[in-house]
Amino acid sequence: MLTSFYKMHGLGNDFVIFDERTGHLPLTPVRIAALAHRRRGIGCDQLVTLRPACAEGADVFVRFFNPDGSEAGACGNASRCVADLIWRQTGNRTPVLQTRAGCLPANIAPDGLVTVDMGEPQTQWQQIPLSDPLDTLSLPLVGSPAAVSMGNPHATFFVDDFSMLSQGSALEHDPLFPDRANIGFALVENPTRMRLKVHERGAGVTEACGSGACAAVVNAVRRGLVERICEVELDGGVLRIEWAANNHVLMTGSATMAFEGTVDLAAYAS
Ligand SMILES: N[C@@H](CCC[C@H](N)C(=O)O)C(=O)O
Repeated sequence: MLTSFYKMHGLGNDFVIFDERTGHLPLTPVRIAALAHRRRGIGCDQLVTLRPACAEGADVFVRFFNPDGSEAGACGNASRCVADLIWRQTGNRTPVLQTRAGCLPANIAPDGLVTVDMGEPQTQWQQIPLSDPLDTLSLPLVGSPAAVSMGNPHATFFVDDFSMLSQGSALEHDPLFPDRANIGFALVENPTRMRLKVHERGAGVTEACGSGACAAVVNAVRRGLVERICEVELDGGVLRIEWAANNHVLMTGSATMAFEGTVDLAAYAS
């Protein structure tokens, strides 16, 4: 039996989206990893599932899975894609996405750009989480990164070049991060613009990481490096991030439908 899916991307961070609103699909971690495989599966940075929302006011319950089969509490680029998809399906330009990190209101502007309210950053060591009660503004690692949770764990290194990118995997697995972490390398160009590369937990280096961009701006503001509205240039394109006065982080950027397809889930090991 064939199952439909959508293939979308946000600045080259690409997603396979399965709609489970009319019935659960047999998506085990092993099968998710097989489907996400770049050569043996459909291939994606994250696999996303949609279920009926159970929170009041929410339109859809969204879950995010990395290509290693692990689940993530948040994914900024996929959130924009799902908001765009809901708009295309229903005409609702202000869908609310229920996620494990809370309900995220979205807005699709007339020019097609999608803004998602990614919620409040969490800066306490237990919230990220870290292994020990440490100062999250300056962790005891070479390069002294800052840590924050945007619903998923992030550490941001402020760098002059991207030569540390190859250390991303080792840093993701550093014992300081009991749930592992997404590792960002931010090069601040001026108070309203930075370049960012992210080694994503469970996925490796991607063309863009939305929650990583939010984390980088939050950490840069905490360090006094940028203003609260900042453009983040990733390999796949630019996101506008605003850490608003109400403490919520607003992320704006594109969301693109690549294609729709069908797949025989039973052909992938579970
Ligand atoms: N691509 C994402 C983040 C996906 C989840 C991440 N790898 C994690 O494990 O937390 C984004 O755009 O935010």
